[in-house]
Amino acid sequence: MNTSQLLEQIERKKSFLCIGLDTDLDKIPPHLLEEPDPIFAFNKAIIDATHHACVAYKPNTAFYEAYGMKGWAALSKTIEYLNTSYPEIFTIADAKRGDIGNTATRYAQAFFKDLSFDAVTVAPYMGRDSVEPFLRFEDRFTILLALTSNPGAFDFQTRMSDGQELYKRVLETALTYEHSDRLMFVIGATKAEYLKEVRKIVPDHFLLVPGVGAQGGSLEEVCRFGMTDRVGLLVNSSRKILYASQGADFARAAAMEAETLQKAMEEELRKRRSSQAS
Ligand SMILES: O=c1ccn([C@@H]2O[C@H](COP(=O)(O)O)[C@@H](O)[C@H]2O)c(=O)[nH]1
Repeated sequence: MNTSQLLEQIERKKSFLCIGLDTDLDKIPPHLLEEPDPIFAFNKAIIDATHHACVAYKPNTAFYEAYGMKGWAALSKTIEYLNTSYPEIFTIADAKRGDIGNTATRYAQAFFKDLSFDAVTVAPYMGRDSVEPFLRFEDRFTILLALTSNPGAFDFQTRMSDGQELYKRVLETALTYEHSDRLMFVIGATKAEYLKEVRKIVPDHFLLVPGVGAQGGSLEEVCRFGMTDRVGLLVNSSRKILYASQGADFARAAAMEAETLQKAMEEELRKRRSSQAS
C-alpha cells in the first residue's frame, strides 16, 4: 500500500484508528476456547465488527509467538483474511525486529513477502544496516521506534547524546537512510507533548502512536501536537477495544469502543480542516 491509498481511506472513513490485535487466550470470551482456532475466531469477529471504524490493524507478534506453531498459524490466517476480505486496510506487524544486515533481510522477507504485511515495527538500536534491508521493499513501510509509550523510554530515549536527546538523533539519522520516505516512526501517546519537537524533525512522515486507551494517552493532545496537513497519524488502541466485553456481545462492544474513538477522530479532522480554512 502507498501513502495516497492510506490517505484516501482516512478521508473516506474519517478515521485514523489502528486497532491492535493483541489477542490473549486468557482474556477472550471463554466460549471461543471451544473453537478449533480460538485466536483466529476472535480476530475474525473483531475485524468483521470494527473494520468500518478503523484504517489499520496491528497484531503484536508477541501474542502469537507465545502460542508457538498454533499462534503463528493464527497470525498467518489473520493477515490472509485481512488481505483477502479487506484489502484496503493497512496492516502492521508489531514485531520490533532489528539485527545485522543479512538477518534483517530475512526478517523483512518474513513480514513483507511471506506474510504480506504493509508495515513492520523495527528497533533502531543496531543502526543503518539493520534498517535498510526493510526499506528496500517498495510500497511497504518500516516503522522505527523513536519515543516509546512506556516509562522505560526515559532510560535511554530522552538522554542526551552529543548534545541532543537520543530519540531526536534516531529521527535525524533515519532520514539519511536510503528510501527514508518509506519510514514511519513510533511515538507513544503518553509522550504527546514531545510531538512538537518530533514534528520539527519529521514534519511529513506518518507516526504510529500507541498508548491511547489502556495506557491513558490523550487523543486530543496527540492531534494538537502531532497532526499535519496530511493527518500524519495512525493512533493505536488495543486492549480497550478488544476486551470491552468478555461476553457473547464482545464483538459489538468492541465496535462501540472503536466507533467512539472514530467519532473523536472525525472531530479532530474537522478541527484541522477548519483551521486550514481560516
Ligand atoms: O511505544 C510503544 C510501542 C508499541 N506498543 C504496543 O502497542 C500496543 C498498545 O496496546 P494497548 O492495549 O492499547 O495499551 C501493544 O501491542 C504494545 O506492545 C506500545 O504500547 N508502546
